[in-house]
Amino acid sequence: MIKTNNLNVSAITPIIAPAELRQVFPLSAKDRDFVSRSRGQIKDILQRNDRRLMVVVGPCSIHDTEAAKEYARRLADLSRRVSDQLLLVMRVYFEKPRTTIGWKGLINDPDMNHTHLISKGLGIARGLLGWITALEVPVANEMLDPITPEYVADMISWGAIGARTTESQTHREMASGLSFPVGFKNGTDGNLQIAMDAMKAAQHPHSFLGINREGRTSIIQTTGNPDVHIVLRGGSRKSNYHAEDIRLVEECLEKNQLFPTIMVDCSHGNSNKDYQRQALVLDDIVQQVVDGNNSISGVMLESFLSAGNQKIPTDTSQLKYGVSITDACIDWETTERILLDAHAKLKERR
Ligand SMILES: O=C[C@H](O)[C@H](O)COP(=O)(O)O
Ligand SMILES: C=C(OP(=O)(O)O)C(=O)O
Repeated sequence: MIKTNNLNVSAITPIIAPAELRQVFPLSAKDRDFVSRSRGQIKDILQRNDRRLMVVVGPCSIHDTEAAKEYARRLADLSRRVSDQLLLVMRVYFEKPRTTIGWKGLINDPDMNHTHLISKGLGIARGLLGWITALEVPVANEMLDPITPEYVADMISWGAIGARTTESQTHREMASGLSFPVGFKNGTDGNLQIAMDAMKAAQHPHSFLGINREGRTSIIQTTGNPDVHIVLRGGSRKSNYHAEDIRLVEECLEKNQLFPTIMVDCSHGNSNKDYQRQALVLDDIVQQVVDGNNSISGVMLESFLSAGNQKIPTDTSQLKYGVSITDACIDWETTERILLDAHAKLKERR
């Protein structure tokens, strides 16, 4: 018999439902309260009712929960020292969008060996999110797969839609229903308009296909997400964080009738993919804020325990502890120093 479907599919494996995973890793009333308060603080910063800068900081991707916990503990300590000027939110990214192919993150392949044990990945991710939340560190996540929010979104305080997916209708629809603020990156080529269009689309209600808590295919009807904003990440040819770029983006937001609130990603196109340049970008941004800019509400840094990055070895026991396996990161000592420096400069503001 001639087959006409699933010709390029080798297996379909049903997995645990979101409701079941939530039973295994519940979110306590105290932790729900913390997530809700963190989201409220982020909204206040984005709406410029709170003059602090939000700092989304942490590894490019999570691959080792012990290193992630150590990072979270250090961030919790630093957070207490800078909280009058900076709201630190940890990058806890489990899903990586790839330019072509590569490891797609802890949820997709937790053992980093092409076995793709996605149920295990979801469990590790939810367990770690719960642990970091209990430590009272707010969490930021890239929202890449439209199925995963049902499994983890109750623990997230801020979400990113990446440069490769800002133009995607699926991601705009997903953002319209998320319960927390969402930042849309400009395109990898520097295109701003796709982020403007994305914000307008995500503020609107949508009806689309997704899954419910029981994992059943469902029509998801959203009311629209009012807390969306742009994230400037630079482009393949040019950065977009200098004062003249920020003015241009402010004008563009006004023309598109969008609220003037901007996050700057110090990494990616803005650092020309040289992780050490993130310090210079942060310094420039802080100076703009000190000089009176009021639209810059957040920054993003790719930072881990140790500097640089490493390839995933065939024998994963050979991985260096605390070093990124995706984009290169600044180390903890640099992170602490530049954030304390930013804190000191912002304190001097009138
Ligand atoms: O932030 C991470 C990377 O820049 C992004 O996932 C793309 O990575 P790639 O170009 O190595 O695939
Ligand atoms: C993939 C990322 O960034 P971008 O979408 O800007 O490339 C990221 O922040 O991990």
